[in-house]
Amino acid sequence: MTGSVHITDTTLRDGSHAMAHQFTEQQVRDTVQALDATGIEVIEVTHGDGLGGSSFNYGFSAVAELQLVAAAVEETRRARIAVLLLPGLGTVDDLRAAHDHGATVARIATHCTEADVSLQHFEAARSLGMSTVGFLMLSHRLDAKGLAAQARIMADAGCQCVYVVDSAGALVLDDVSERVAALVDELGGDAEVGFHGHQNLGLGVANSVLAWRAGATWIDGSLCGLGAGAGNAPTELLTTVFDRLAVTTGLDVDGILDAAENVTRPYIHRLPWPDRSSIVQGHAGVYSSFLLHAERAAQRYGVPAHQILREVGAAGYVGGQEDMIIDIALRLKEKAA
Ligand SMILES: CC[C@H](O)CC(=O)C(=O)O
Ligand SMILES: [Mn+2]
Repeated sequence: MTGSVHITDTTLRDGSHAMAHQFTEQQVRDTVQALDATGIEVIEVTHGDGLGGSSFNYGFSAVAELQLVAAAVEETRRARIAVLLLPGLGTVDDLRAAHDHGATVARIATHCTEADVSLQHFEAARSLGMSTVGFLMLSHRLDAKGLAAQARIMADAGCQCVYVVDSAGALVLDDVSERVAALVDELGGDAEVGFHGHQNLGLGVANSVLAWRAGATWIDGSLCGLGAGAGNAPTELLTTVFDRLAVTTGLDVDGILDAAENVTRPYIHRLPWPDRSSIVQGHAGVYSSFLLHAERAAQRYGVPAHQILREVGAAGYVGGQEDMIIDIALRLKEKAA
């Protein structure tokens, strides 16, 4: 197998969920420095829920995200710094501020059926001269044809790379190939296709390889898999597996292994892992970032987190409905009593 693939590292954004948004400026600086030295092209730095995510509903950041973005920009020699924005949670003004602080890649994320809420954000990003990426979140909730139609909306709005985002880690092998192939077919040369995997069913890396085989040119990873739910496809594994497949990432394998083991691993208090709750997330199709919210509700109301997550899956909640996890916990508590 030959060819090449681009890797974006999201340790400092998706990993923010697993860190309960408590990244320090020093951790960001150390991580960016180590990643940049490996030759990585894009490093995402934002609150886990994107620009404007620091709030009562999603969890407050320890350090203001623009301060972290600016610190990341200062540490890079080659890599570009990306920010995530969920329309409605973050605004065009937030995007402008991130750009003013040196971010040059805008990743705009919507629920997979709602691409049309991203139009003005892509337009603003392009007029700022930023590279644009679209995130179709909870991609398992839409079939390949439907997802491709949503990708077309993003591409027509100025998105240069549309991602199939397996937010729940629920896509299983062919599910990924079919969706990525449909996007590649729909977009032709108008936009590239990317894949963002989670490890809830242990398939983040395998799914990423299948995404690449189906035509995805950008793959997300995070050091030590640091991310929501059972974490993301680990950047160090993606780099090593693609190297074994003779697919060029442009990354230094030893440098990435070093960054994971010696820079990121020491600051992780709780390593993301496919435990019962996150496996249920993959099985029931629940947004990975709901894990810590469910665990907090479980502790507060004395009901198991995996049961709460099962119910969240049955209710079909999407991102933004974090506060409704409490309703479910209360209902389960009442039922148990
Ligand atoms: C809340 C945004 C979300 O974490 C984006 C993402 O990484 C995903 O949907 O997997
Ligand atoms: Mn994610």
